[in-house]
Amino acid sequence: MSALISLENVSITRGATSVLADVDLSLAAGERLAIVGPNGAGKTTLLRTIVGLERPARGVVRLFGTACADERAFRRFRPRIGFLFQDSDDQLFCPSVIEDVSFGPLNMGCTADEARRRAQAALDALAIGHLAERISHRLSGGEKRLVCLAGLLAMQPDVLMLDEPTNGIDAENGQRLRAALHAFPGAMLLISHDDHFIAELATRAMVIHDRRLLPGERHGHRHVHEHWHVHPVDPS
Ligand SMILES: Nc1ncnc2c1ncn2[C@@H]1O[C@H](COP(=O)(O)OP(=O)(O)OP(=O)(O)O)[C@@H](O)[C@H]1O
Repeated sequence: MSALISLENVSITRGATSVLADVDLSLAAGERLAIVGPNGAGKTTLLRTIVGLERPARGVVRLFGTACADERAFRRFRPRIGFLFQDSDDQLFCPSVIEDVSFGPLNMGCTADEARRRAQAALDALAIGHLAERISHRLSGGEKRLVCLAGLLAMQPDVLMLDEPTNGIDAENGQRLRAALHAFPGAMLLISHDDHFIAELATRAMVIHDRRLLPGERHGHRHVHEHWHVHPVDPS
């Protein structure tokens, strides 16, 4: 079966600086591929290049079998790729949560009723249905993260690209986020510095090292594990 997303010999430069060189990547249906690497390695740049927010100096970006070189070509496929930005404030722009989450389905041609139904279902799936009428920019950081993800799930994309999805998410909401991602039937590209999250969710990993994207090896260690929590002190 052909790849949903592929990069063929892609190099990305900013001015005179090379950010990524000779990148080959292929994402098949059902795969959950983690991209890891240190701060500034080029992980976000890679995802931005896949959806055409940055253009490679060399190489081919292929989405759903079609080589994409201009805005018109990328725009055709963006609704099929849900991209969770690293900064939620770059993603939320409507006054209320329900409007933000309905925006994608509306934009894809759903009726207002259908878009709202999908939006509420996506919020409920993440157990944040109660936030529907809240003002988006007054949410907490973790709430914003979940609302952004709900907006992507409401679009029912073929691929999710998630840039640090667990950032700012507490343990309980983290479990809901993981459950929602496990239930997502499509393919996924994940960027995360959270090793546990990657180990739990990813089916494959690649690592950016010295501007190159290399196959990664996932391995686990058994530890004797000491676990610390802070609990409220019982005042009685
Ligand atoms: N708009 C920009 N203009 C100039 N340089 C940029 C811009 N965006 C990113 N960079 C630089 O490009 C390089 C790759 O950045 P990128 O955000 O892709 O890294 P990253 O691997 O996602 O890092 P992190 O783990 O910190 O999020 C970095 O050196 C960064 O400083």
